Amino acid sequence: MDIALFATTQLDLLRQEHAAEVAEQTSLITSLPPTSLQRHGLALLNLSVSTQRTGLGGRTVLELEPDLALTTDGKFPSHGLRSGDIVRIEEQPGGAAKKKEKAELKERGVEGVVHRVSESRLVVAVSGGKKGGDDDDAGVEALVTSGKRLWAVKMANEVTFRRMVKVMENLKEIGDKQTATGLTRVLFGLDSPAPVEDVGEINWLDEGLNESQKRAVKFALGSRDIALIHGPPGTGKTQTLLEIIRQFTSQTPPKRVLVCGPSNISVDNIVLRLPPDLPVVRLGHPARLLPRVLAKSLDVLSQTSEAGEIVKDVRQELDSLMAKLAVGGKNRIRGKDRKEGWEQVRHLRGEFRFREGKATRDLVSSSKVVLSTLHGAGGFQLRNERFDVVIIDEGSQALEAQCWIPLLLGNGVSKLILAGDHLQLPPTVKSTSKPPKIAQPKEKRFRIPTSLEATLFSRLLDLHGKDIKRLLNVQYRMHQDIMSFPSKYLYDSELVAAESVANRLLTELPDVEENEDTTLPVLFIDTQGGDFPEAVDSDESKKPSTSSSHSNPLEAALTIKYVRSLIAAGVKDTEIAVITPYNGQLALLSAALRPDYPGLELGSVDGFQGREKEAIVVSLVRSNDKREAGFLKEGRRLNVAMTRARRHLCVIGDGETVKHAGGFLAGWIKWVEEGGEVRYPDVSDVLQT
Ligand SMILES: Nc1ncnc2c1ncn2[C@@H]1O[C@H](COP(=O)(O)OP(=O)(O)OP(=O)(O)O)[C@@H](O)[C@H]1O
Repeated sequence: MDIALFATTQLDLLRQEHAAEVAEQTSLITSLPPTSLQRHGLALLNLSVSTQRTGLGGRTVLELEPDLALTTDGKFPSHGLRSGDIVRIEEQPGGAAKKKEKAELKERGVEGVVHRVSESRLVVAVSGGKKGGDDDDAGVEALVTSGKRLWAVKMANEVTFRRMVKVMENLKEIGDKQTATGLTRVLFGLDSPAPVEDVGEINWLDEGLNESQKRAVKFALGSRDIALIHGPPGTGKTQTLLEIIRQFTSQTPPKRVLVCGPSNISVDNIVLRLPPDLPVVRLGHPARLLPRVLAKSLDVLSQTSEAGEIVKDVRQELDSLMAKLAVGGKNRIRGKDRKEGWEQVRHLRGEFRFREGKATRDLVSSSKVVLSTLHGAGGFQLRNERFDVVIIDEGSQALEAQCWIPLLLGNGVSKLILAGDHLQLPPTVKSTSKPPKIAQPKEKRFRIPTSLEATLFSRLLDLHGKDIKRLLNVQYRMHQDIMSFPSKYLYDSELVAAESVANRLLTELPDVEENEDTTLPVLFIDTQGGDFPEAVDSDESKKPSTSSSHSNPLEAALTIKYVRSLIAAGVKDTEIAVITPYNGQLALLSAALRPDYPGLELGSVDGFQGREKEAIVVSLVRSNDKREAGFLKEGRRLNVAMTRARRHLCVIGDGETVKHAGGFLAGWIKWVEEGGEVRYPDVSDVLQT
């Protein structure tokens, strides 16, 4: 495969994607008045700075509170800002502000990450001024002293994009100069994977691993360049990776491992499940980590460790100086003293960064296991670090460009272990531009991907074939009947349900009564016949990925009735999730069910990947004469929808229409009709309710 062409194509695609994301955000921010942005969850209005101090990583931390002149109870109105969001704090524009005025205000604001939100405080760690610290200081100073009302606006995440672009530019250079070596050559098919070493007997640290997991661990330990771990739903990919990490660290000498995932939660899940006494360092902004992993985060370790002590005194000095400078009114420091004060802040901050930088570098370089998100691996902390192995979890949910961020560290890592399932949904892509036209080689396996949905995991399978992967075949989630069709259709009938889950039913849960639903693992409620027709929203312009253009009110009524009956039978609302591929339907269902059942989860299929519940109710929505099934045709989406339930899966939809989606769904319906439970509802049942 032509590496330079691959990288250029990725750059093209990444720029299109970024443009689509920015356009979506900008169009909202420039077209809507501030109050609507707040309603859309994109902004928080009427803020004033209550304090500023030095926080983790030497960042200026701003605490904002509701503008006391505009609130009666001192609380924020409902809003959509969450910890970890990137925001810009700036002077709040008036409702009728023109584009130009808004742009000027933007220039004068500062960017940061939301560290904490409570009902009356928004805590933001300022970062990312274009020229670094000094820019931020000036920006913060201007905001604090302006006395104007401020607002916080949610931003698109630029850092991730910039890091992907940078790594693809590096890869392009490698391609142009033909300097690819080792793993990179294998990843582009210039070399075949080297034969796998026999690792012999293993002293298992987790005795409970099943045979397929043990095979995958041995394969990962013995491979010299790439090992793919194929984990269908609930088969313990993460469990297997935990053993691999522990095996590497207990070798003599221990291997140095970098563990990554596409999202913070995917990485935190691993940190939480590693033995607590295993020394690891978790990189990443503390505001974005789960509170329970903070003790392992670099920011916290660099303060609590010995090295942290040396940093502490500078920090205290910095804080007390900033507090003095923040004083307003008649005691305000003015003129020359103020200028000197800020100069000293800059000096102290430089000192702080230097000392803290050394402390963190020492911590990272002495650590055998480092964990971060894929894009987090592009931060300065790992710039000069070398690792023996990169392990990526949820690899089929990651953009390929993201995976290259850890892979090109140092002079390139020599071994990759990639876990994922290419038969579930790929990463979400927003751009709808046509794929770039490039001259492709004849042989299919060497073709350059022309969509960001093509993941490294599936590309490597196409390139090198099945020998580079090991399948995990025992699943610990679903009743065997729920598993049966997905296994047959997608996984060559190789999946087996673990004994502990194979026959579990809802009736075995505490307080659930036995009835015709709770004793069934799989049920299809077939609305065929045209009595439950879909409704079409007049706004047809919406893109399919955010489609709210389809709903089905009568099917929604049926779904609501079914959920109520499960709850009446004793199933807790927290143990049920309702999922549907269409946002229009989601809105109908949420409006009816949320008020009564706050614990019930309602969501899109895409948002439910990686999750599970005791009972899942799926509303398929499409029912029309034209037999159009829209994006129910995407087998991977259906696979995700049908494999979330532990004990009970109820699918509601028009069998006649959705059969025309072909593929997975048509097969599933045929399968349930042949041997499962199908019910045919009467529309009068729901019209009366
Ligand atoms: N060998 C095993 N014995 C018993 N339980 C196991 C085993 N392996 C995994 N599990 C359990 O199966 C569940 C799924 O495991 P894990 O979270 O590792 O899977 P995954 O493949 O990463 O999940 P997902 O399909 O959601 O991505 C967990 O509750 C885990 O404890």
